[in-house]
Amino acid sequence: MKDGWREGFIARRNRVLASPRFQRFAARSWLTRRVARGKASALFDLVAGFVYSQTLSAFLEAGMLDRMAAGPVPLDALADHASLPVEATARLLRAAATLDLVEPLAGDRWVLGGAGAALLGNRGIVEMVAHHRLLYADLADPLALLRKGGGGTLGGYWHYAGASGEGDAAEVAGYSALMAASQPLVADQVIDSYRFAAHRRILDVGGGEGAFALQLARRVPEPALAMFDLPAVAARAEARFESAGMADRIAAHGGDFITGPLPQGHDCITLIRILHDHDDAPALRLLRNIHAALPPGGTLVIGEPMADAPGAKRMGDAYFGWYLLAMGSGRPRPAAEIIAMAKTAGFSGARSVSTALPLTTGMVVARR
Ligand SMILES: CC(C)=CCC/C(C)=C/CC/C(C)=C/C=C/C(C)=C/C=C/C=C(C)/C=C/C=C(C)/C=C/C=C(C)/C=C/CC(C)(C)O
Ligand SMILES: C[S@@+](CC[C@H](N)C(=O)[O-])C[C@H]1O[C@@H](n2cnc3c(N)ncnc32)[C@H](O)[C@@H]1O
Repeated sequence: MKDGWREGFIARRNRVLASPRFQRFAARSWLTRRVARGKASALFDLVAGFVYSQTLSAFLEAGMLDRMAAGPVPLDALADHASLPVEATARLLRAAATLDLVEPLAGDRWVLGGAGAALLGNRGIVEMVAHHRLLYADLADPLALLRKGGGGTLGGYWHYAGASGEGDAAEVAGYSALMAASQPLVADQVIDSYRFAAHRRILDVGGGEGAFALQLARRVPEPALAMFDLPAVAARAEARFESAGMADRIAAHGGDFITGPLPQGHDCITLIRILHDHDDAPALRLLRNIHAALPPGGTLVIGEPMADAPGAKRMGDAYFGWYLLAMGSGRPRPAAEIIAMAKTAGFSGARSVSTALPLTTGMVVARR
C-alpha cells in the first residue's frame, strides 16, 4: 500500500516537472524562481560534468597547482610554465576559476582558490585524476562496457583484477604507487575512528606497499605490526619499511588472500580498500580466511568507501559502480551488506562505525 501511494505521487510529480509549461511558470514566478534556477543549474552540472573534470585534468597536467602552491603567479609565468600560449592559459584559468580552483588578482595575477588549496593538502587526489585517463577511455562507450560485463583498459592496470595472475614487479608497480599516494585519504580516517592501541598484534591484509601500516606505526606505538599482500607487492612494502627504518617494527608477508591461508597470531586484522575489489564469492572466501586466521574474540576492521555513505551517495553506485565495472571485478557495498557478509563468514557480530569523511572511508568492525 505504502509503495502504491509512493508510485502515484512520483508519477504525478514527474508529469508536473516534465511539463514545459510548468517549467516556464516556475522559472518566472518569484515564489519558485530560486528553486527552478537551482534545479536547472544542477541539471546543467550533470550535463557538463565531463568538461569540468577535463578542466581539472588540464589544470593539473599543466603543472599549475604546483606552480601556484607558494602564492600568486603572473599569467605570463603560468603560460611559460605550462608551455601554452598566453591566451590559451587565460582560457584555462577562467574555466578553472568557475570551479574554485583559482581566483584572479589585480595585475593579471592568479592565486589558488578554495578547491585548489584543498587539493594541495591531498596529493593523492592529483594522482587519482591523472589515472582517470584509463577510466574515461573505458567510459567512452558506457553501454558497450555494460554489455561486455566490464573489464576494460583499467583491468590491465589493476593486474590482480583480471585472470592473468598475481603480477610481477613491473605489473604491480603502477597501482601500488597510486595506492600509497592516496592512502592518506583513508588511513587517518580509520585510525581516528577505532582504538588500535587496544590490540597487541595487527595484520593489514592487502596492505599494498605498506602505507597504512607505516601510518599506524607512527600513530599507535604499542602493537606489533605486519602486512600481507601478493609477493611482488609485499617485496615493495619490505623495501619501504627498510628505507623508513621500520623493518623491525613491521613484518611483510607475501601470499594470496583468496586461496589463503593467512598468517596466524594477530588479534586484529585490517582490510583497507580491499573488499569492494572482489565479487561476492571471492570476497566471502577472503572473509572466511580472515575468520580462520583470527583467535576467538579477534577483531576485523574494514575500511573502504561504502555505497551508502551519508552525504556522498554518488561516490558509491555512480563513481565506484562504474569504476569497478571497468576494472573487471567487485562492486561498492553498503555497510549493511558488509555486516551481513561478515556474519555469513562466521563473525559473531559486526557493526558500522562512523568516520569524519564517509566520502573516502566507511568502516565496519566485526568480532570473531
Ligand atoms: C578556514 C576557512 C576559510 C573556512 C572554513 C570552512 C571550511 C570548514 C572549509 C573546508 C575546508 C577544508 C578543510 C576542505 C577539505 C577538503 C577535503 C578534505 C576534501 C577531500 C576531497 C576528497 C576527494 C575529492 C577524494 C577523491 C577520491 C577519489 C577520486 C578516490 C578514488 C579511489 C580509487 C579509484 C580507488 C581505487 C582502489 C580500488 C581499485 C577501488 O580498490
Ligand atoms: C586497492 S589495493 C589497496 C591497497 C591498500 N590496502 C590501500 O588501501 O592502499 C588492493 C590490494 O590488494 C592486493 N591483492 C589483490 N588480490 C590479492 C590476493 N589475491 N592476495 C593478496 N593480495 C591481493 C593488491 O595487490 C593491492 O595491493
